[in-house]
Amino acid sequence: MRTVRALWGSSHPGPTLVVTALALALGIATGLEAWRLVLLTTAVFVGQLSVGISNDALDAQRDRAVGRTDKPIARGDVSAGVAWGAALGVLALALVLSAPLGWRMLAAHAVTLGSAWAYNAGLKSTPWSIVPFLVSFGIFPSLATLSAPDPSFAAWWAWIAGASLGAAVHLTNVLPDLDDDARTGVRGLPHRLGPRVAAIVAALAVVAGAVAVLLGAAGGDLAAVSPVSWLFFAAVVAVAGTTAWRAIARPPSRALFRLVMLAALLLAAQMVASGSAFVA
Ligand SMILES: CC(C)=CCC/C(C)=C/CC/C(C)=C/COP(=O)(O)OP(=O)(O)O
Repeated sequence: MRTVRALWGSSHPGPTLVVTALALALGIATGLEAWRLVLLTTAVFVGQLSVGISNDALDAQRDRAVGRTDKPIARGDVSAGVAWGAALGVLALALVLSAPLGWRMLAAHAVTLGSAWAYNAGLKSTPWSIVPFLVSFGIFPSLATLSAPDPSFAAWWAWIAGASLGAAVHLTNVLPDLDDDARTGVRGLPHRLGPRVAAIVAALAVVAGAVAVLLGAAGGDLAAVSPVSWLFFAAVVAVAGTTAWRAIARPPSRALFRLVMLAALLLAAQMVASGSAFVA
C-alpha cells in the first residue's frame, strides 16, 4: 500500500487527472461509443502515470540534492528500481490499451508519450524544453478523433488550441521550482525567460487557445458563435487575465499553473457544451 501511495504521489497526480479528464471530454465531444471512450480515457490515464513516474525517477537525485520533501522517490518511500519498473510497465499498458482503437491512435499516442519522455530524459534542461509540450498537447485532441471508427486527425484549430495550452502548462509549471532548478543545472525555456515574462507569455498562449476554439468551432464566422461559447470564452480570458495579473503583482506560485489547468478544462467543457465538431 505504501508503495502504491508513493508511486501515485510520484505520478504528478493533479496534472494526470486533469489530462485524463481532458481526454474524456474530447472523447465525448467526438461522440465516441462507450467502449472506445473507456479505452481512450484509461489509456491516457495510464500513459500519464508513466510520464509522471519516469519524470520523478529521473529527477530523484536532483530532488534529493535540493531537499524536496514532496517527492516520494527522492524521500525514499519507494526505490528507484521499483519506480522504473512501474513507469515502464504502465507505459507498455498504455500502448496495449491504445491498440484496439486502431494503429493510427496507437501511433499518435506513442508519439505523444515519446515526446513527454524526451522532455523528462533531458530536453527539460535545454532552450527547447517547450517543444515536447507543443508536440504532445498539439497531437492530444487527435487522440480522440483517431479513436473513432472512422479515424481522422483533429481540425487545425484544435492542434493550435492544444499546443497553446501545452505551452502555457510548461511556462507556469516550473515557476515555483526556479531556484531549486538553478542549483541543479536545469535551465529550460521558462528559466531563461524569467518568471514574469514566462507567466505573461503563458497567459497570452491561453488567450490564443481560447480564440482558436471560439473561431475554429464556428467555422471562422464570428456571427455563428453561440452564446454558450461566448460565455466560456469570457471565462477563459478572465482566467488568463488573472494569471497575468498575479504574475505581475505577486511572486511566482503554483496558483499560476492551476489557473492554466482550469483554462484547459474550461475549453474542453466548451467543446462538449457547444457540440463542437473538431474532426479535420
Ligand atoms: C498530453 C501529454 C501526454 C502531455 C505530456 C507532455 C509533457 C512534456 C509532460 C511532462 C510532464 C511532467 C512530468 C512535468 C514535470 O516537469 P518538471 O520535472 O519540470 O517539474 P516537477 O517534477 O518539479 O513538477
